Amino acid sequence: MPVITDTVLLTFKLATPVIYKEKLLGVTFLVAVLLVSQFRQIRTATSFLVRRIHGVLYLFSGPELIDRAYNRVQGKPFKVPTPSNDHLFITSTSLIKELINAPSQSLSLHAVAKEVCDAMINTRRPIYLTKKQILQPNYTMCGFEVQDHRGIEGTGYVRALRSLLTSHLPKFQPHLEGIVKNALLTGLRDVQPDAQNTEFTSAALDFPQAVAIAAEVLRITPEFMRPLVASIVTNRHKAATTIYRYLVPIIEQRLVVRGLQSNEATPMDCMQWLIDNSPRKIPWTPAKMVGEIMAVWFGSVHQLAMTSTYAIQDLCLHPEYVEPLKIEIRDYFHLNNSLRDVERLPLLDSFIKESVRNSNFDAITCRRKALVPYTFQDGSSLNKGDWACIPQRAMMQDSTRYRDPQTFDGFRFAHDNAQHQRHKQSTEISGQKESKFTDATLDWPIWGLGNAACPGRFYASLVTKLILIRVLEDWECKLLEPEAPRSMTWRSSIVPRSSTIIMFRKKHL
Ligand code: HEM
Repeated sequence: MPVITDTVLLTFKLATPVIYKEKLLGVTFLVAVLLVSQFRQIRTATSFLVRRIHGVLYLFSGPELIDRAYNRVQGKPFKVPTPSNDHLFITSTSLIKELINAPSQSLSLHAVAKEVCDAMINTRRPIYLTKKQILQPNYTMCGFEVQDHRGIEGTGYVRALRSLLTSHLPKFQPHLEGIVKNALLTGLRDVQPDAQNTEFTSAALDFPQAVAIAAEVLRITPEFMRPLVASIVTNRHKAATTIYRYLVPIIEQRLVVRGLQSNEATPMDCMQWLIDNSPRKIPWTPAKMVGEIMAVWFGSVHQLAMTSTYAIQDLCLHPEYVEPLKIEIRDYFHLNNSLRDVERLPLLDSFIKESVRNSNFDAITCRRKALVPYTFQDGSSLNKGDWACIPQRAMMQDSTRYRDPQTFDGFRFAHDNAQHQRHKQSTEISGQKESKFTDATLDWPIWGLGNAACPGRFYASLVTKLILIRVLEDWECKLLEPEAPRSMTWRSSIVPRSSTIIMFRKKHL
């Protein structure tokens, strides 16, 4: 019996690996079947994960990812994932034209602004609470930008800004020159020469910074914590509350005398233009008007500041341009008995343009959000919520568009213009016709394009030029560490580092 037992045992022992093997085969088979049946889900999950990882990478290396993709596809549209949506990049003339001519109910600039500003809505909540009578709960700080598709009521002011601000620039210029001079003299501590109100000025300066930081923090903050986080990040909305406190009574007072004053007595500033162009049928509240002002203020500060900063740094890095620029200013800007006209300074215009081309502060421009799924003529498609944009930095660094694009050539645009005037053929796309810093063209899309092109660009150009003129005339400047990195990236922005130190020494005139 033991033999039999032994045999059974032996057989069992011998069979065990076979049984295991069969079990293993069975399990493997089952897993395989499961995997195959779940393949689509796994593939979706994997691609979701990869997209998320790419999206997070975009936060830290957006411009590099865009540039790399641009170089890979050679002129074709391409997509870059971001944490919240996909960006479709287009570069061909026909697609760009389609982008800017698409109805705003399909592709909208203001929906892009709304996406950014939505985070800011949370920053306002405590202001609603403290100023309920003034600020309606449905009021949005971003004013005109916050509707997805900007209605007729919102466009009047931007139109007014475009025409009135631009036409008043010669009148404003002496005052702007005074502000720039004083700001430089006081090490940027006093930007208001007559120092009427330092509390308001510092709130106005703090506001764009506070909102930009809050908007980014809130994008990654869970919904329920947003009011608290917004309050912490904005120091209990200090800057915004101060601005409202000062501007609302001024607007209220101006509304009382609306239409009763003579032209001479009517103030000449952006607030007045806003009042004059606000709807009369369903009037805006003073708070809504202040929101509009703050939205324009917010939009006008960062890009202008970055443009001027990089231009001053470029003066330090390329001192060979200082002398020719100074000569041009002396000969054409200070001409006796003539208007101090920055339009007479083609070398300065070219230098600033090259500075923007070379150290572009934003890798993308002309953002439009798809409010509905959208398919371009070439078949490139956008899902609802995705953005279409132009990869301006990559295009400006493209050797098929610009000769020797990695080299800083401060007068490249002036030379091309001169060449154009001499009716010579240029090989550069940007040199085919005379160009200016304020152009809003397919070759120079930094201001956006079409009807939405930046209405503040003539003002921005004037201020940047006045800053450079003052620096060139009164100051010697150099970078403390010329080799150190000058910028850092966040999403598509290429922001000047606050650690970069420029040393200014006043010239003895
Ligand atoms: C260097 C400085 C500036 C740059 C590069 C710049 C660039 C832009 C761009 C790219 C757009 C979007 C246009 C589009 O996508 O088609 C825009 C819109 C706008 N910009 Fe500027 N901007 C600058 C300064 C200013 C200033 C100083 C102001 C105000 C005085 C201003 C007011 C606006 C407004 C109100 C809009 C919205 C236009 C609309 O709603 O139709 N910008 N800007």
